[in-house]
Amino acid sequence: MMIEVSNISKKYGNFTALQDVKFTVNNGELVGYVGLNGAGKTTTIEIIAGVSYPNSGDVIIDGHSIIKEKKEASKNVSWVPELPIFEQDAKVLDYFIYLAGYYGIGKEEAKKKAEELFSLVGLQGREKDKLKNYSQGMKKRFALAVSLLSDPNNFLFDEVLNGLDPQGIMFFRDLAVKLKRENKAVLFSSHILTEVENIADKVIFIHKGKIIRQMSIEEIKSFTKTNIFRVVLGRIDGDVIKIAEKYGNPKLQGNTIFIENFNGNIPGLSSDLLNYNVIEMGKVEGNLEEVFFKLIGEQK
Ligand SMILES: Nc1ncnc2c1ncn2[C@@H]1O[C@H](COP(=O)(O)OP(=O)(O)OP(=O)(O)O)[C@@H](O)[C@H]1O
Repeated sequence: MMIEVSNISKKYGNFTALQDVKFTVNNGELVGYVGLNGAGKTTTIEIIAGVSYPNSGDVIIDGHSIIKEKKEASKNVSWVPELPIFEQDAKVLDYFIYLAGYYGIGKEEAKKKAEELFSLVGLQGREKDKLKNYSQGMKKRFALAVSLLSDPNNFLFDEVLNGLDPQGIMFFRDLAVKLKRENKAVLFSSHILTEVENIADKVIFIHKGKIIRQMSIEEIKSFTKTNIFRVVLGRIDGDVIKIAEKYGNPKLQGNTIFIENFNGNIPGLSSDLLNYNVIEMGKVEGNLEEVFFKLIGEQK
């Protein structure tokens, strides 16, 4: 339903890994968590999952404090760790049934769930393998199946896209859409910024243990250093740049004009370019990578 991270700080000895980290993941919201290596993503996620404790602050999951009401709070959240650790010698299906026991799911029901979830994550036919014989990506898929065992309202996925093949990534994208439709709250960290951009509704940027910005995907797309308009033409000649100069600072690349500092007069530009067979035109959208580096660059 909802994850509220309320001013958590975490120290390892003298080193401050997190400082006053505060954000909310709402119902039906897919939130991407991005930052450089060592920024504090895993530390945050482990605190939300209740496997690590903050020095101060709290996390409220569906109204329950992960510190004061750990049992209640952790019942409502599923977590896929960055490096899932499983019993390597166990057969996958047996281990799945064993884990289901933690959620009070009996053997017969667990077998049914296994059938459904293994085929969902693309592991059907591999139930009798040992976990140690699974590839990295298969382990990730298995961890995803386990995270779906108990149908909680909140999900934490730490670098879940790492090690997944394109089909696995597509599966995760579909899963994210499904979870959103079911009104779940989802927080996922990733370094694959194009995927974060595809999946997330909102992105939280963490840098050196501090949240430096939160932006919706719409804000990210409308964010560009300069206001650039792009026009693809079917035909060009020597005059076209002169025409475009009335609307900003144009540059011609092949049969595309990029107009920097565009003045916004789209109707005027369209009618002036009528004889050039406009194939396509539109504002050049910002992207997450560009925003990411700008925000990081602004930090000391
Ligand atoms: N158990 C620990 N003891 C000491 N320092 C730690 C410990 N765990 C994490 N850290 C430090 O805390 C900082 C944040 O680590 P964290 O794993 O949260 O980063 P991250 O954003 O998940 O990085 P990555 O993208 O590389 O996975 C790092 O500087 C790391 O070295």
